[in-house]
Amino acid sequence: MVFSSGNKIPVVDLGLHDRHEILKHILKASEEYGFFQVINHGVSKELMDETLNIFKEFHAMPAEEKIRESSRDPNGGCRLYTSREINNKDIVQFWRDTLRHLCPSSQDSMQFLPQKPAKYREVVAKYTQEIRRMGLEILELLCEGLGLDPKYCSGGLSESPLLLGHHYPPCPEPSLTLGAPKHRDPNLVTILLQEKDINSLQVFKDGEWIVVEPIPYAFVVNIGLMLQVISNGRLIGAEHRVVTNSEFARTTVAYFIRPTSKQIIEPAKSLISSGAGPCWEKNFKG
Ligand SMILES: O=C(O)CCC(=O)C(=O)O
Ligand SMILES: [Fe+2]
Repeated sequence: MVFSSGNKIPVVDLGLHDRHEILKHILKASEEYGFFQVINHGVSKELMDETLNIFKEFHAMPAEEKIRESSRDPNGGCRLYTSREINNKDIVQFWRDTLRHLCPSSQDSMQFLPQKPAKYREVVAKYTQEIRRMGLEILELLCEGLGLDPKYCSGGLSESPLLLGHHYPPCPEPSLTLGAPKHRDPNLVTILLQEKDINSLQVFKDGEWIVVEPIPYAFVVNIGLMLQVISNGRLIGAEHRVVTNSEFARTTVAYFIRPTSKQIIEPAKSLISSGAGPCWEKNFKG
């Protein structure tokens, strides 16, 4: 496998005064890489630290407690996954635990989230609210950049976000495992909070793996397949993977902007040029 010779994921400064400049940068990064990091995004360092820490604390709890705390929703809206037990000799072993749940939108849905660690609900409610604000702003810029109504994705298309708290323990045999296999995200946009100083996330571009080097207090943003379809192939739902290491545990928090299940995902009508037609088939068959 070829590794990057210095190619880097673009960094977008959301604090620039010129909104049009930000829009141009985000659009270019999404067309060329499908991945970028954002700085000056307005989410406080304290909240980012608190959020990462609460997920570290959750994953450090005994297994029985984690199972109990993630099993409150009878409809399976909150789940704990482990992939360490997959045992297929032909494929690489996965090395990750994930707590996955819908985002709290009301007191009603809050009751299904873990109650331990003690501040889990409070921190996650605050965090998801802040990330939603930033995520919708990024979506508005992208839609505007595509020539759509800036609010094109702001309703049902982004109404059912999901939160995934990943934990990748150190692995004694990193060459035999992956934290996450090569994949494209199945949603509109993902906003990832990742641990400082650990290079594990890689993006596949032009035949090589590019490492997403953590920038302290930046978020990693990537385009998912649904936005690739909506943009009629202009934005890239890039392939990425997570590698393991033998020394450090790594925790990340992924916020998936997703539609409600009733939404139909199709190219925006105004982006289907006469004659060319929708190109999603090509995108998915590629
Ligand atoms: O944990 C990471 O670095 C990436 C996670 C990811 O790719 C995902 O949740 O889809
Ligand atoms: Fe992903």
